[in-house]
Amino acid sequence: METAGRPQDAVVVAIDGPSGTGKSSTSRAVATKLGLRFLDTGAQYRAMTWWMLTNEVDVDDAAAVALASDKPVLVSGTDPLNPTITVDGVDASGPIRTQEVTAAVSAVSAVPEVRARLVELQRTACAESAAAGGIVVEGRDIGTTVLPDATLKVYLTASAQARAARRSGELKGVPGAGQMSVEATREALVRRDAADSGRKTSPLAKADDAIEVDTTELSLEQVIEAIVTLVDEKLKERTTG
Ligand SMILES: Nc1ncnc2c1ncn2[C@@H]1O[C@H](COP(=O)(O)OP(=O)(O)O)[C@@H](O)[C@H]1O
Ligand SMILES: Nc1ccn([C@H]2C[C@H](O)[C@@H](COP(=O)(O)OP(=O)(O)O)O2)c(=O)n1
Repeated sequence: METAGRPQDAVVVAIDGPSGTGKSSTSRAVATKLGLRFLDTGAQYRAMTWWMLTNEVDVDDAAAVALASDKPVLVSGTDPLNPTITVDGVDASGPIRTQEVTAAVSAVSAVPEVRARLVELQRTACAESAAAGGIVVEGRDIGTTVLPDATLKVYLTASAQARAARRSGELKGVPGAGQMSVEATREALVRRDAADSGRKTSPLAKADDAIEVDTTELSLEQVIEAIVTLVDEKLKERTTG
């Protein structure tokens, strides 16, 4: 008989998709409902970017970014009720949401050395979550590259207009995030999606075995329910198959 806590019993949910499709909010809620850990990999790329900007590394100089990429000490807390991220021991959860970081993050995350370092941290977090039952990991390349053997892979989409309206509503409450119109937010999102989809190393992409969920017309609750149902189905397949 299998014992809970063994790596082969752990539930690993990979949630990918472009900006503003609901990855973070959905993943946190799904992890909370299922009693799993939660990892926001975008926050790690943002934290790396914040460190580069703070330490005056030219983010458009890929060689300089690569050279510095092993310097910051990044630690992600994986409690879905209180996700945290620190850089060199300093809470980075506020500064990583500024427009300055958002504008620079695609360049930093395209550097292969940055990705290699963060993918290693992400796989370690996944392995460590096995004792707690598993993890929901969200990002751009989780299903394709980071965790290709995930129990369930979901690829979230939504229209650019819906994503921009959501994102600009959300940023209204964030100090230092800056104010942008929905139209300017939409343009910035589309630009970032193109950069993230077009880079050479593990671009934003749907894994062949991911289930696509279009969230344009769905409420957050509906998306959460849909994913919890998909996890249940996968677990049933596991016990019957
Ligand atoms: N299905 C949905 N309907 C309406 N608003 C949503 C939905 N999903 C997410 N949101 C809201 O949109 C904003 C962006 O969601 P977030 O989870 O940060 O997206 P992502 O992680 O994909 O960038 C948040 O304010 C969130 O509450
Ligand atoms: N697995 C990941 C996660 C994020 N990234 C990069 C690409 C994204 O534009 C940035 C920021 O990701 P984040 O999920 O915080 O972005 P949004 O919530 O959509 O604004 O990080 C990545 O390259 N790979």
